[in-house]
Amino acid sequence: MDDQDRLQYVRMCMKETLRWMPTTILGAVPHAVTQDDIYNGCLIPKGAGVLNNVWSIHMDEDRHPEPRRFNPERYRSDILSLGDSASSGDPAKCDQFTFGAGRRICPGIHFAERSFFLGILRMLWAFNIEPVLDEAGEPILPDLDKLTKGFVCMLEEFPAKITQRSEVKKAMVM
Ligand code: HEM
Repeated sequence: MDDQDRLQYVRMCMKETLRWMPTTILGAVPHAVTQDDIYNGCLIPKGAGVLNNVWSIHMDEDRHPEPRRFNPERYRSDILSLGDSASSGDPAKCDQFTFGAGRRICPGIHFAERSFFLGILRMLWAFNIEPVLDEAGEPILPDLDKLTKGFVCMLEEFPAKITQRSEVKKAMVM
């Protein structure tokens, strides 16, 4: 983790992955309001259930132009940790909402960030990850809008070719 500040592109990929494919697509945990509330002129009555629609926030063209394009450059100048971004107090600037928001935000966010960052780093260090080619030699790419169903989702399974980057690394991994 000491190298984190020098690995900004990995941090950008991590944040863009969380934005582009928010596994907790509808906030994972439903909530209810404890008293009547008025939001944008609409009454939300006491007891009403509310969901954090993470997908629509992350796919909002105004926040993220061309939202279905995986583009880590969106986070080029973002050096905040996930936790710092979430607690910055300005939802318009918050990097992503995959861990929720507000008082009940996921308390595992710091642990998850470090694990995710290390996981990406180790995979990039050890493996080449490429598309599988079809009979005509064309890459078989996943359909970016084919997601698994449910409250927690991800891309449907797709083929990929994963090989060790070198014999030395192979010996260390195996
Ligand atoms: C990529 C990994 C993770 C994701 C995407 C994630 C996402 C979430 C989300 C969306 C919520 C609901 C937040 C809300 O109600 O607004 C939540 C709650 C929670 N998460 Fe995570 N989480 C992750 C990892 C972890 C880890 C590693 C831990 C513990 C070490 C953890 C512990 C919890 C707990 C205890 C809650 C309930 C908090 C409460 O209701 O006050 N999570 N998480």
